[in-house]
Order: sequence, then C-alpha cells, then structure tokens
Amino acid sequence: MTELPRTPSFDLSGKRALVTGASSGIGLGCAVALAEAGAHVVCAARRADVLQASVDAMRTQGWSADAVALDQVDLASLSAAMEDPFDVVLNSAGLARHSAAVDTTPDDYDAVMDVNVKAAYFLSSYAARAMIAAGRSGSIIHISSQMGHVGGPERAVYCASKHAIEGMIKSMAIEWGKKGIRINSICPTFIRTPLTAPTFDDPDRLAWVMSKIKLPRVGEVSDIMGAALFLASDASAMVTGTSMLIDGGWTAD
Ligand SMILES: NC(=O)c1ccc[n+]([C@@H]2O[C@H](COP(=O)([O-])OP(=O)(O)OC[C@H]3O[C@@H](n4cnc5c(N)ncnc54)[C@H](O)[C@@H]3O)[C@@H](O)[C@H]2O)c1
Ligand SMILES: O=C(O)[C@H](O)[C@@H](O)[C@H](O)[C@H](O)CO
Repeated sequence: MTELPRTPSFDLSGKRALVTGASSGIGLGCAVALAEAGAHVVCAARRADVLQASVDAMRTQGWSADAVALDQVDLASLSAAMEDPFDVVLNSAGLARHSAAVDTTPDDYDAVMDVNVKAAYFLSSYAARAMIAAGRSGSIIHISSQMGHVGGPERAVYCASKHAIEGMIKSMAIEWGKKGIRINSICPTFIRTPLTAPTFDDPDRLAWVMSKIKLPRVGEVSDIMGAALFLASDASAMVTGTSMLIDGGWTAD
C-alpha cells in the first residue's frame, strides 16, 4: 500500500501562548483561535476590566486562559511578563494615528513608533531570550499590516511602523532559526475592529477601501484567525522570516 503523507498537526495542547492586544479586535480573535486549539493563553492588554471579561467568556467555553494587565510601552513590565518562556507569542497590540505627512506631530510619531515598533522589537527579543535560556523552540507572530508592503494616504507613520516590522522579522528569523525559533507576520487588509471605525464610518474612506480590495467585502476578525493558528502550530514548521498577506487582493496590482 502507498504510504500516505501525514497532515501536520494544528493542535496546540500543552502549549503556553501569550497574546497581546487581546482585549479586542484581532488580538481577541487570535486568543480564541489558540485557546480553542488547546493552548493555555495568557491574554495581555492595558484595560484589565475589559480583558478579564474576555478571559471569563473564553473560560465558559472550557478553554484555558489568564489575564495580565500590561502596557507594553513600559519595557520593564514587558520584560518581567516574558521571563517564563512561552511556546507561542502573538503580538497584536498596535496603534494608528493618521494624518497628512506634513501635519504629523512628533507626539503622533512617537506614540505610533513606541507601540508598533519599539514594543514589538523588545517583545520579540525578550520572548526569544527566554526560549533560548530554556532551550526551547517557539513561534513569534506579529500582526503587521498590508501597509507593511505598500503605502497609503495619510498613513506615512503607520506605514513606516509596519514596514519596520517586516525588516525586523527577517533579521530575527536569520538569528534565531537554528535555535528552532520561528518569527513571522500576518499582514491584514482593513478588518472591522475598533481601530478601523474612523475609516469605515467615513463614506469616502470606505469607498477608497472598497476600490482597492478585490473581494466584495471588507475583512473580519475571523479572516485572520486561521492564519494565526497555522503560524502558531507545527503546520507551519518550515515557515519563518515571512509575512502572510490577508489583503483581499489589495496588493495584487
Ligand atoms: N483592523 C485592521 O484593519 C488592521 C489591519 C491591519 C493590521 N492591523 C493591526 O492589527 C493590530 C490589532 O488591531 P485591531 O484592529 O484589532 O485594533 P484594536 O484597537 O481592537 O486592538 C489594538 C489593541 O492594542 C492595544 N494596545 C495599544 N497600545 C498598547 C500598549 N501600549 N500596551 C498594550 N496594549 C496596547 C489596545 O488596547 C487594543 O487592545 C494592530 O497592530 C493593527 O495595527 C489592524
Ligand atoms: O488605516 C486604517 O484606518 C487602520 O487604522 C489601519 O490599521 C489599517 O486598517 C490596516 O493596517 C490595513 O491597511
């Protein structure tokens, strides 16, 4: 009989995962995807009350989850939260402040870069450091953006921050690959979350979005959850230093 290849496992039983930005939007969706696959998920965000409500809802499903209040711009707290190694670290915390490039203030610039780049950089660094010290492999995943690959009007700082993630993951993948640590990004198009409310609530901006997406609708959080599970699990064991565009065809032309 033909020996058939085995489908790799998407099961995360016995794995410990950290998901940042887990109180809402894409982060909450990814936390659910990992918990449903069997991981114990530590959900991190700043708003302890909102976060606890999400964790309580996950527990009622029979999934394993904890909440940790964390402002990841505070690198000392971030480092402390990462001391015990995780098998999976998924970073969805992020900020968008859009303005014409000539009107961007240093405060807007710093706010976006501090969360989207600096915190993401040190989160990765601390995560890998703990994995290496424990002699463990792991998967680090950043929610970047299609704006890490193309530009967008009134989005120069946001695009700069997401392009930085794309360069960062490639360099870190080179450094950590032989230790069994993978690092990748997911690059979504416009997804319906609190972050995109100002864009979707403006008819002109929504029309621009729909003129760029090739599919007939905007993205939903559920469109990202399968990719998160894939990159977290052994199903993606040969995938590192790359980004997965979930952009409804935005970047196809
Ligand atoms: N919604 C989209 O269309 C879209 C598309 C592409 C990429 N993204 C990216 O996805 C990620 C999640 O965004 P979302 O759409 O789910 O929005 P969201 O506003 O629902 O989630 C962002 C989360 O980041 C958290 N956060 C912000 N600053 C933080 C800090 N200093 N410390 C800890 N947590 C902090 C917020 O509290 C929130 O929970 C972001 O990185 C965003 O850039 C979103
Ligand atoms: O541009 C916006 O309105 C959002 O704040 C961004 O988060 C984008 O939705 C996203 O990155 C897709 O390009």
